[in-house]
Amino acid sequence: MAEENKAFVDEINKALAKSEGFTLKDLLFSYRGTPYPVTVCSAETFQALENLEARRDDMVLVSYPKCGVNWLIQILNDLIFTTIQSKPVSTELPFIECGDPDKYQRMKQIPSPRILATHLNYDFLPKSIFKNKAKILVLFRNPKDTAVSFFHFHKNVPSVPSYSSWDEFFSEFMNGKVGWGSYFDHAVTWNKHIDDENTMIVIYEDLKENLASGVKQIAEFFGFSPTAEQIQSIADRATFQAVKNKAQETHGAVGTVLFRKGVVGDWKNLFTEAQNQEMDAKFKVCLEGTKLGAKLKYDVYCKA
Ligand SMILES: Nc1ncnc2c1ncn2[C@@H]1O[C@H](COP(=O)(O)OS(=O)(=O)O)[C@@H](OP(=O)(O)O)[C@H]1O
Repeated sequence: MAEENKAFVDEINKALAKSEGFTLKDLLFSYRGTPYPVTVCSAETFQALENLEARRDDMVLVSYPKCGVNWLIQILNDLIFTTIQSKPVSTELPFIECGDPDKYQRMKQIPSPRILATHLNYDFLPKSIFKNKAKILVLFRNPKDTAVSFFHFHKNVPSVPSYSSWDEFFSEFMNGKVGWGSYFDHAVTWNKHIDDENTMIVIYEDLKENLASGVKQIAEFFGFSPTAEQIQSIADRATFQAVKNKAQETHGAVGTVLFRKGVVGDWKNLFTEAQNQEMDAKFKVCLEGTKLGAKLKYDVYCKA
């Protein structure tokens, strides 16, 4: 394993080890009204985050948990390496809100372009991201598969406490009582900013449908100019199978859990009819008729 990978994997393992022995009841704490896992987030870090000095060439990646951000990180790292030959050097946990409050000092040493990933909702992003006009790529995935992926993450990572059943998880997910809060609050807020300057939305299912086209759009958005051949190679290296094959090397033991199945429609294996109806109704209230709602193609990906 390369030296920088090893340090990064050590960081992930350290963060996961902190979950050891936690019950679900103690896992979440509330910060400004949103639940976060105490194992990777703290009030001190959130306060320090407000002073993060974003750079104009930072690449901000926003996603609700389990929408596929590790996939996008892989694509961006590859784009950076392929086009400007710069290797990722950061060994920090990729999510800006996770870790110790001193990480923002250390992050000053990371050369540009930095990838700043986050699961935070719009209102909680550090203000310098907007002030310094960093580009923000916002990733969404259909809510049913997102919920199923989230459930399996709890179930399959040994150190993270599991829910007693899918039904229990579903109910907490719908009530926004899971890490990083409600998918729907997140989506409703981001929908208001969908046309903001320096912001682009990318949809998991669209990437699955045509990865090379997604890589091209992402490259253009961040101002990279890969050749058609380079775009194809980046897409080939970012297929689910390709990233899963390298998961152990890139993410250590949790890699095989993180890159679990990578499909569209896995929700059909878990959702009951009543749960389908409940989520369909929630989608209708929150997102039907909105720009983000249209992009999510709910009727295509979330109806049986
Ligand atoms: N290359 C590729 N292709 C398709 N799908 C992929 C890919 N890489 C990651 N994934 C899937 O993304 C899900 C994990 O989401 P995140 O990376 O956002 O997880 S996390 O919130 O950071 O824990 C998780 O979804 P599920 O498989 O449904 O659980 C991953 O498998």
